[in-house]
Amino acid sequence: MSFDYKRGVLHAENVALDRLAEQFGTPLYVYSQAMIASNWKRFADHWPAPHKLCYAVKANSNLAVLNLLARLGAGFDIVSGGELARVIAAGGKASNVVFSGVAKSREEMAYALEQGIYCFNVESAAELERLNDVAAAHGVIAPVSLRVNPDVDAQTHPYIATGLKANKFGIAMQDARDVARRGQALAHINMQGLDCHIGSQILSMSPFLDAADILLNLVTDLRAEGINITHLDMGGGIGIPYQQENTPDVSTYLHALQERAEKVGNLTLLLEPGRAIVGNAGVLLTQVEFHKPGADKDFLLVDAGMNDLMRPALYQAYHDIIPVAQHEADKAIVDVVGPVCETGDFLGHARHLSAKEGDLLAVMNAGAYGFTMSSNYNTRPRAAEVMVHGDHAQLIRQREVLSDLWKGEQIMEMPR
Ligand SMILES: Cc1ncc(COP(=O)(O)O)c(C=O)c1O
Ligand SMILES: N[C@@H](CCCC[NH3+])C(=O)O
Repeated sequence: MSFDYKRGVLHAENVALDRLAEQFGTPLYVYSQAMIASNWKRFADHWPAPHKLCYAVKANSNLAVLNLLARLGAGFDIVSGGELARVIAAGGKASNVVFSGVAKSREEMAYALEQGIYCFNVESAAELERLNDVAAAHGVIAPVSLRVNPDVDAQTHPYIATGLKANKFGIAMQDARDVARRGQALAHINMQGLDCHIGSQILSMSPFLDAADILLNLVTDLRAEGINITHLDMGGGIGIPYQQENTPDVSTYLHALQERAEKVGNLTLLLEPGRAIVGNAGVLLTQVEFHKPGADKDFLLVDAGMNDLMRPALYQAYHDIIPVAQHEADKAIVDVVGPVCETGDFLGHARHLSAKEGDLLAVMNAGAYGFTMSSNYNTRPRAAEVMVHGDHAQLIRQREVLSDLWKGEQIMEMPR
């Protein structure tokens, strides 16, 4: 385990979290390098070449995280030109990058073509035409995988389900053949793959396998028409236990996919895991400002808010909140809430905790979609980030200072 109590104090690997709070302040994201590496290995060990793993950068895009994964052999799934620039800045190879996203701009397409990415996951007929134009202007051929929407219910929070026909993502099944034919006909498109991503925080294997079966049938149909699909990307989405939920067994899932693909033959498989690689490898450290008794319940007011960790406010997501220093004091039922001026600004409702001003709490499983979704709402500087490796801790992102927050703003000059 990478986050454990030792001598009554919560540690990240061998580093005490109270020491990190003292050194770097709070709110503070702390990541365990060993945990990220071991999560990565769980996938990589069951995914022989030429199959590819492309880590979903949006889950946690700190350069240190991307660099660690690049050194472990990762490819990357990106959704913007900015994420591609991050991957390159972190030492990742563009040739290992797949580019997802529903509304890629011409500039983003041009940048990705110039960098020589592995493939574009194209999500609409209009995007295919635009990509062909941009590739023609550059005198190159764009490698393409069509993201289809298999209309499979991932049984997750509605805001993070992406594979239903009501969602904006992917090409509707009924249109997929026509779009693939068009891709085959366009001079600057190389139709090489199919992909899907049905959602995130998925807790059972069956929606993934249902989607795989639908896509594999489409591979066979397209091949019969002479469209030679050689890769299949099943996206990300594997859930993690936030509250002791059962989650799909990674090796079982990976083997099931390979077995299915082998029946069709000549297919390189891709996956785009995000949360499963970094989710449990990070905590958000926060300090208690006040314990405030209320009319109906008590509140623990802490120095991290929804701008630091948006998941509870946005998806009513559950994150364990535990004390950094273990103690025997009587626990009360409290709402753990932040300083932001929104009623939705909470980290946890009705938690069993005892904590007083100055105590440190750790919000667990905050490594994925934590810092990357944070904002400056209420003119709050974003948190610092630290990576731990054994006994060693390093600041991997400085805390923002106030002047960072109005960089680029200008007071309007008044006409005389
Ligand atoms: C296209 C795509 N691939 C991969 C992911 C990563 O998903 P997860 O973090 O659930 O593995 C996402 C995010 O949901 C995504 O939109
Ligand atoms: N942001 C979501 C995951 C969805 C990612 C976007 N496809 C979360 O925090 O759970």
